[in-house]
Amino acid sequence: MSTLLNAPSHALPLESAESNAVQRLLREHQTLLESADVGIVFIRQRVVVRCNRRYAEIFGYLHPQDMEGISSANFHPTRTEFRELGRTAYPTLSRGEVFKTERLMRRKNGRLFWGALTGRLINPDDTREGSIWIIDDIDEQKRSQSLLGNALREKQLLFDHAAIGIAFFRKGKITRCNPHLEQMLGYDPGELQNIDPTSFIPSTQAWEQLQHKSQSVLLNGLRFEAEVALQRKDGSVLECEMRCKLLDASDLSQGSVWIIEDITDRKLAQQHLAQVQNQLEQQVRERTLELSSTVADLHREVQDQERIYWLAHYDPLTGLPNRTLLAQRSAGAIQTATENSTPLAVIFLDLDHFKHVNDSLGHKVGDALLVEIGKRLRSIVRERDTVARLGGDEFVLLLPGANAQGAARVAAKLQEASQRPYQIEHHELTIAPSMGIALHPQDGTEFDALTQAADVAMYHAKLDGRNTYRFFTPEMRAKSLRALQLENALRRALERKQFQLHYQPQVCLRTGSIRSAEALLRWHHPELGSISPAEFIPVAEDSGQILQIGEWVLKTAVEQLKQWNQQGLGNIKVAVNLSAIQFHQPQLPEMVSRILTESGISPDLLELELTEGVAVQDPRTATATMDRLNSHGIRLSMDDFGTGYSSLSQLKRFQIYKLKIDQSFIRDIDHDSNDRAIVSAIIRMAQALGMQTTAEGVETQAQLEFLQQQGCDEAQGYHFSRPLQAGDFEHFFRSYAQSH
Ligand SMILES: Nc1nc2c(ncn2[C@@H]2O[C@@H]3COP(=O)(O)O[C@H]4[C@@H](O)[C@H](n5cnc6c(=O)[nH]c(N)nc65)O[C@@H]4COP(=O)(O)O[C@H]3[C@H]2O)c(=O)[nH]1
Repeated sequence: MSTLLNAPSHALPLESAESNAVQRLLREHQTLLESADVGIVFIRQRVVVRCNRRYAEIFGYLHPQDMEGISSANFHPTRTEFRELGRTAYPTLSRGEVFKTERLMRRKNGRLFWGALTGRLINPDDTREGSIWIIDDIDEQKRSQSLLGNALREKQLLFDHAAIGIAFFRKGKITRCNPHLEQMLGYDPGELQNIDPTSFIPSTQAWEQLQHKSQSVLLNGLRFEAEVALQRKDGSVLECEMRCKLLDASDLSQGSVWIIEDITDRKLAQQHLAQVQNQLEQQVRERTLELSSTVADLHREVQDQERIYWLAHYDPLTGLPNRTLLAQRSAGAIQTATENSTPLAVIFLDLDHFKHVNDSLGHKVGDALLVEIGKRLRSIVRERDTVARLGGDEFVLLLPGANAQGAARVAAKLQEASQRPYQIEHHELTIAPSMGIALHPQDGTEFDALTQAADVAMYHAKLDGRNTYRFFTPEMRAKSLRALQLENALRRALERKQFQLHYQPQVCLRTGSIRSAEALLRWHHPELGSISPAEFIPVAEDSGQILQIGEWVLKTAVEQLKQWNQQGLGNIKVAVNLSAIQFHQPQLPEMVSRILTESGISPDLLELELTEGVAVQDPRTATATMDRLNSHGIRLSMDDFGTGYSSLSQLKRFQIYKLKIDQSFIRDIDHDSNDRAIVSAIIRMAQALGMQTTAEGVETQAQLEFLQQQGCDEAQGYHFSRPLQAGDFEHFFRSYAQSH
């Protein structure tokens, strides 16, 4: 090689066969050098004498010749390093040995690269002859090595410091594992090496199951994952998540890698979380239940409050506002009326004889009637008006904006509407209202004052014959006080024996004899004096005291009848006035019959006088009561006939034997042809129906004569006698009998 590098091929002499052989050898060597894949250089005195193509290429020269004469120091990073190489290499080279090194070299362009150097002195005994160096560019290899080294270091770092257990298995044993796995399972470093997995898998059965499950997955080249319980060296158990993969799916013998994570804490946290979640869900369920029951409670409470409010402000039967709500609305309406100087009226409405309905048909019918009346009242007034029920059969209408005229119109409408009968069950009922009207501000400026005024006016409407309305006047207040006084005084009148019966003779116009006497109640109060029945009877009726009083009248009259019978006062009969309230009392026929039986008086000596209104109100029930009274042999007459509205057809059905022509027709007979015509018609009608007639209030001879002419059967009045005390009547009867 030294020859070759020392003598270029083109300069060799070609003289002999020997020289030919040498030249061939040289060419072979030249070819060898040129085709060598490493760089070769001959250096003498630290200067390049000759190099091959690869050497030039490595250092970045185009031709090997370009390098000839260049100091070899140029091929090293620094002079220092160059010298240092010389110092290092010399001991080896001088011994005739090959020196090998790997070091950084410098290319022509200054770039450094790793080169593998192999050098040898041509003559170890004489360094001046130079040296031969072979250089290989291992820069790429060095870089790969460095990368590989880095990667291995990184992997090792990961392996050593991973917070997860990593183990390599081969042939059923751990071949390698990281410190974390050792710590996790409580083993000392290296202790797990070559250990059997059954040492940390709690049972052989669990290990077999794990193997069985993992096998097919692993053999398919897939990753096997499972949660397994592992046993630490001290026997405690860990919950682990295990991931496993074969290093080479096609070669089981390569073994597998296991990545094991201690998930005990995670599991506990999960369990805790699940527990908390369950508790939370339970709490949510309970809270939802609580809430829904609270909502239900609230709903109930709201309903209760609404109900309480409703009960406090509305009449439960009719659903109309009650006194409280009426008072509230009145206060508002009064304020508006005052501020705007607009009118306001209050109507107090009381149903005439409503008590009869309750007494005779029962409360159920009475209640149903009140409901219907409430509806009808409501339908008549305007939306902004209030119809309130105060209780019983009392209603109050608050009419904002209504003056006297308007209130009168409303009252008239109510009256008109009351003529339409109410159908309650199988009863056809007609009930009339008595109404009192009070106006703001003249009759009162507050709710109480206004309703009281309307109440007083209503009372007067009742006194004035019912089924009508009256406006309040200041004089009325005094009168109503009297009504209260009377009501109070009446309560004690019976027990204090303040009542008396007077008897007014009824004279037969055909014979001129006294046939009977009408018993008329008299009340003398020590302070109030004598009070007219026309005044106190309505009070007694309204307060319900009429029943007791009526029974006393009946008993007293029958007792008197008995005495007169015993005293031989002819076949005198007694007529007793019956209040509508008494008439509607279901026990009336039995009560009368009992009184008669107890006294031993024949029923045909007693006559009961009914008012026309009694029959008109509820003809069907009236007929039934009359029939029952008749079946007891008691005779009935119709008082004040002509003032009511009884029709001919009704009269026909009633078991009435006598009509008493009201004194209002008799009074003006002398000069009122209409009254004459009416009286005459009544007499004829009665005759046609087979009834007798008695004319009331006959005061003059002329009246008497007219009645006689018309064929009236009986007459009664001051013309014959005023009502008399029993003793006086006896006296009158005897003297009248003697003179006629
Ligand atoms: N101007 C005038 N009046 C005459 C004449 N003749 C009789 N009278 C009066 O006319 C009334 C007739 O009785 P009535 O129409 O049943 O009217 C009675 C009757 O409806 C009622 N009443 C009287 N007593 C009773 C009773 O015991 N029970 C009931 N429920 N009502 C009675 O009181 C009303 C008034 O009774 P009284 O004041 O006694 O008044 C009586 C009587 O005194 C006359 O010629 N001229």
